[in-house]
Amino acid sequence: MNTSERRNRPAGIDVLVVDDEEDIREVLELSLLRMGLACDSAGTVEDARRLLAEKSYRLCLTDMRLPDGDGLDLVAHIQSHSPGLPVAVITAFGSIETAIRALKCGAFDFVTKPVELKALRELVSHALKLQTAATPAPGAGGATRTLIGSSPALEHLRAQIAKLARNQAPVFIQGESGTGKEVIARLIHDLGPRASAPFVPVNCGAIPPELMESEFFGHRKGAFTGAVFDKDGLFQAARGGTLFLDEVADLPLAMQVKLLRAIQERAVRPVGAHAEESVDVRILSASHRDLAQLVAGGKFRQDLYFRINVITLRVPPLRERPEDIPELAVHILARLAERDGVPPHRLAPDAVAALRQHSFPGNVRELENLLERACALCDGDEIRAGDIDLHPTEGIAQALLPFSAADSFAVETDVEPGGDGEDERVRILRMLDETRWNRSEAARRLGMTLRQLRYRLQKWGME
Ligand SMILES: Nc1ncnc2c1ncn2[C@@H]1O[C@H](COP(=O)(O)OP(=O)(O)OP(=O)(O)O)[C@@H](O)[C@H]1O
Repeated sequence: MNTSERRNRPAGIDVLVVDDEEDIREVLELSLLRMGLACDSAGTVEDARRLLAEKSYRLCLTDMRLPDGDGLDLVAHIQSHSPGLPVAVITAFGSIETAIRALKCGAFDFVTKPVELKALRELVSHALKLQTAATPAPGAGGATRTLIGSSPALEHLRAQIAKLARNQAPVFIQGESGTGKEVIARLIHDLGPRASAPFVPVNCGAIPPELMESEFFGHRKGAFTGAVFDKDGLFQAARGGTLFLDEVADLPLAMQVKLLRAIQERAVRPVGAHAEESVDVRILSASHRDLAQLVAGGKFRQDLYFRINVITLRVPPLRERPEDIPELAVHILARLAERDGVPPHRLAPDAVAALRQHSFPGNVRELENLLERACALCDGDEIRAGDIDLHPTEGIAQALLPFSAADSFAVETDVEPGGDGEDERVRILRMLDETRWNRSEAARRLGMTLRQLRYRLQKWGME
C-alpha cells in the first residue's frame, strides 16, 4: 500500500482480513480501501481472535487454510462470540464442498481464489447492508409477523428464518402444499441484505420444457423463431436479489444440469449469446416432495441436490400445529373483510373447535378456502361450526381414489400412490369437480395459476 493510499484510509476499521499470505492480504486490503473501507489484517487464527476481542468490525474475510487452524474454526468462533458479524470465507477455485461446509457452519458467503474485484464488491455490499437490514429478533414484530402463528414449531421456524436471512446460503424449503413455503422464501429475502433488490418466484413445474432455457437465462434476438428482441431471463430479473425456485423437483434433468452450472459459476449464457454474463442471485428453492428420495430414484441430480440444499428448512403441516389455527383464521378473516370492504366475521367457539380437529391436507390454503366459503354461507357476522363445510366433496374424492391409483400405471407420472403427489391430485380433482371443471375457477380457488393447473393435468394425461 503506498503512502497516499494509507493517507486516504477511512477513520473506522470495517473489515478484518485473515490470510497467511502477505501478498494476498495486501491485494485485498487495497481493493477494500478503494471501496472506501479500512482493514485490519491477521495471518493466523490466533491473531484474528485477538483482534476480534479488541475491536468491532463490520465484516470478516478469512482464508480457509491458516497455519494454526482453518477458516471454519474462525467461522465457529465468530458464531459464538460475535454472532452479528458477517464472516465470509475465501476458498480455492473449484472447492465447492469447502464453501458449502463453511455456509453450513454459519459463514454468510464465500468467494473463490483468485478473488475477482466484482465478486468482492458484491460480497462487501451485501455484508454491509446486513448491518442496516431489518432483522428483528426472533419472535419480535415487524416483517416476521407476515408469518402468522405462535406455536413452538412456528417460533422455531421464525428464528431459523431470521438467521438464514443473514447469510447467502442456498436454502431448500420442504413442506406440504399450502404450508407457506413461498411466504417463508419471501421473508428470508425481505429480512436480508437483498431486500431492496427483486424477489423473483418461479414455478418450475409451470414452464414448458422447450422454453425453460430461455425463461431462465434469457435470449438474444434471432436465437430462435419468434425471438424478435433480446430478452432477459429470470436470473437477470433477480439480479442482486433472490430467485425462488418453487416446485424445483419438477425441473427436467436436462435443465437441472444447466441450472447447476449457472449456480456454480454465478453466470448464465442467454440462448443465442456467445458470452456468459455474471449474475449475482441468491437461490432459494422449495418442493412438497422428498428430494432425497427423488435423488435415490434417479429423478433428481445429486450434484444439484447438494448445491441447492445447503440448508433445509422443514415447514410443518398445519395438523402438527393446530394451536396456530385460531390465529391464522383471525388473520384470514381480517384479510377477506378488507378485500370485501366489510367488518370481519367472527368465529364461534364451536367453529374453532371444529377447525382444530380437521386434518387440513391442503394446509393454510385449505383454511383460506374453507373460511372464504363459510363467510359466504353464514348468516350475520358469526361463523358457527355448521357453516363450515370441512368435507365439501368427500364422496367424490373416494370415488376418484381408485381411478388415481389405476391411472398412475397407465400414465407416465411421478405420483406415487399414497404419496404427497396423490394428495395433490385428489385435491385438484375435488376442486375441478366442485367447479364443474371450470379450470380457471378451480385454479383460483386452489391458489395456483391456470398454467400450473394445466401443467399438472397434462402431466397426469388428463388434458
Ligand atoms: N404462516 C402463515 N401465515 C400467513 N399466511 C400463510 C401462512 N402459511 C401460509 N399462508 C398463506 O397460505 C397460502 C399458501 O401459502 P404458500 O403459497 O406460501 O404455500 P406453499 O407451501 O408455497 O404452497 P405450494 O406448495 O402449493 O406452492 C398463501 O395465501 C399464504 O399467504
